Amino acid sequence: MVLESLGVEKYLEEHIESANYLFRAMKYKGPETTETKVGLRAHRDLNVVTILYQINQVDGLEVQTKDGEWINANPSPDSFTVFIGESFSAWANGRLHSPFHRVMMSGNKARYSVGLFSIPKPGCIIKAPEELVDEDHPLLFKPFDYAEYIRFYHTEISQKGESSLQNFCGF
Ligand SMILES: O=C(O)CCC(=O)C(=O)O
Ligand SMILES: [Fe+2]
Repeated sequence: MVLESLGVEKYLEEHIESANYLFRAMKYKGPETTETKVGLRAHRDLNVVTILYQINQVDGLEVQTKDGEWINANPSPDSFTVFIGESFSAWANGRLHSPFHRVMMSGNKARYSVGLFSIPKPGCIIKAPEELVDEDHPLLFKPFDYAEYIRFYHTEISQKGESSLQNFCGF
């Protein structure tokens, strides 16, 4: 659906074949204070797509809008939250937005969630297709190896400034 909306559905097979999947369950302990504490620090997902499901009714997921405002996701029990990761955003040459999000906790109940993360396979190079690059949309990132980006992300220098991906391979 997303590739179709970008007019590049011919890359669907390539996308499917280039992804591994990681399923993870997460628990965030209640801080046992009325004060709100960080459960998971603000970050952009580095992978391709993340699908989250909140198992219990303890909210806490927040998403940052492009204007910098934090809004509560508060997903209903019959919905999933989908995040575009930086890899997909870079592949789409910035046409898809990878938002900052975080988990903020208060009270004494634990929050449980599960996530399915699609991750580029080892050796996979992320490169925007030519259809998404033109005079009005110049290439934003040099083609990059996902595993190398992960290594860079965990260095101190990557965290300086607005975007680690920009620091790693931005023009
Ligand atoms: O547990 C959640 O709702 C968010 C998890 C998350 O953002 C992540 O694991 O990247
Ligand atoms: Fe995340």
